Amino acid sequence: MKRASSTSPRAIAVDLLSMVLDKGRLLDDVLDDSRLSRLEDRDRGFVRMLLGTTLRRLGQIDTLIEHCLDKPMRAGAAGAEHALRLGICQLLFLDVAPHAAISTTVDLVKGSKLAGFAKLLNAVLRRLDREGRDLAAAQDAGLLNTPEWLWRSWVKAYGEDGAHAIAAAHLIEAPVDITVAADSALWAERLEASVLPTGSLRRAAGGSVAALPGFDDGAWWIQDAAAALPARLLGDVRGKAVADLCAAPGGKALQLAVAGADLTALDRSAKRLVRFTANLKRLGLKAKVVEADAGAWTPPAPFDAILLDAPCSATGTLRRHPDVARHKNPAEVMKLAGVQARLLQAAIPMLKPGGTLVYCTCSLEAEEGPEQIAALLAGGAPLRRVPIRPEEVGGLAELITPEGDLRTLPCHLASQGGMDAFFAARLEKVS
Ligand SMILES: C[S@@+](CC[C@H](N)C(=O)[O-])C[C@H]1O[C@@H](n2cnc3c(N)ncnc32)[C@H](O)[C@@H]1O
Repeated sequence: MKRASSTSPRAIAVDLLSMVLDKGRLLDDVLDDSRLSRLEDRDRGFVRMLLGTTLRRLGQIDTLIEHCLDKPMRAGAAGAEHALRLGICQLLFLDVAPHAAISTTVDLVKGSKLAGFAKLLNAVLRRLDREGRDLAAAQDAGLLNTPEWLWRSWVKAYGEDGAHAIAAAHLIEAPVDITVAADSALWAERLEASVLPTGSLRRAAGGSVAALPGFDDGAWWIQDAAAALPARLLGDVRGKAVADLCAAPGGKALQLAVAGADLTALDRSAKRLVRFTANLKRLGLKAKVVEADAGAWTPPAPFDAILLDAPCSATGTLRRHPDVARHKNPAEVMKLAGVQARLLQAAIPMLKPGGTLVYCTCSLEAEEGPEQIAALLAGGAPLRRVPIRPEEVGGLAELITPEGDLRTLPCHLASQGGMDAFFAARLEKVS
């Protein structure tokens, strides 16, 4: 009887999917697994693609499994269920030949303690090979792949059509976006990238980023096109005292340092600051790096400008981190909203009168964006909103809300590959 080796790419994928779904581990973390580093590049790429696509399509896949089974797979069958999910993903959503998708999935359980599921997996996969493509085409993919609480929150904030457009954008793997320290036209050519209206460079996903020209010299860094916008909203920071209160791993802080700010980069996480300091060094830039809780820190002197890229649910990054949808819940969003409110209040006395505060989160949730600013202003904070203008965001007026805040969505710039969801508001201290 044929049995898949436990070090085969698909067997590793079953194990990693279990770590994400059963143990709540982050996809990015499990992709650091040492077994992956021992695989050929092609196999490693396959495992990444397989896990990412399975997580993106999990709702559709599980609905298809339900459709084929009279009753759910029994408890203790998680390994077999994960193998089946990955098999269906290969069969219906990846370019894997049906016979290969089916036989390699069945081989994963044969000869193991899950061998009793081999027949069932074979039957489900063969049936879906016949019916699955039509069934999948008739599914409401966006709705099924989005946890119910998130769907409700998006319909409330963006309407039914908006929620569908957002969820549809989540099905597509995000491209690689790059921020350059200088000379985007030159680097666009060298990196074979296009230049977006907002100024970021964009390459198709895939391949090793570290192997590209200019990476070691710090000529550019990876940063989603939407993530590159908030720091720019502080305007000309050359020579100004600027604080980035939640700086690590540092994409936005690097932008501020490159723009000539006298930068204080603060973060609570020593581990994440190590990465930031390494990035600063790679780019040959300088900043005062402070490890502290921004909610309890007193600066030596107030700042001209502050960026508060607050910790958030990160639901705006589902294109890159499809597992986030499975890990978060409404209680966590509420808890994070409390942290954001505390950090916003703490930032006010750190700012000089007339100074600028940009608050941002990579979240789609209203509680972490517009509601946060509405509550702050309604509560009498000595701040006034300074509306963002289209010309500050590459002329893309659709990125700006009626209130004058930035609200990017995964379905914005859709024809060019979308962008992460970010909210940002710009506020000026009035006294
Ligand atoms: C959204 S990330 C920041 C990303 C970063 N600005 C960038 O562009 O790469 C949020 C950061 O806030 C930090 N953080 C969370 N709570 C904090 C606090 N109370 N004080 C300071 N930093 C905090 C986290 O460690 C995390 O690095």
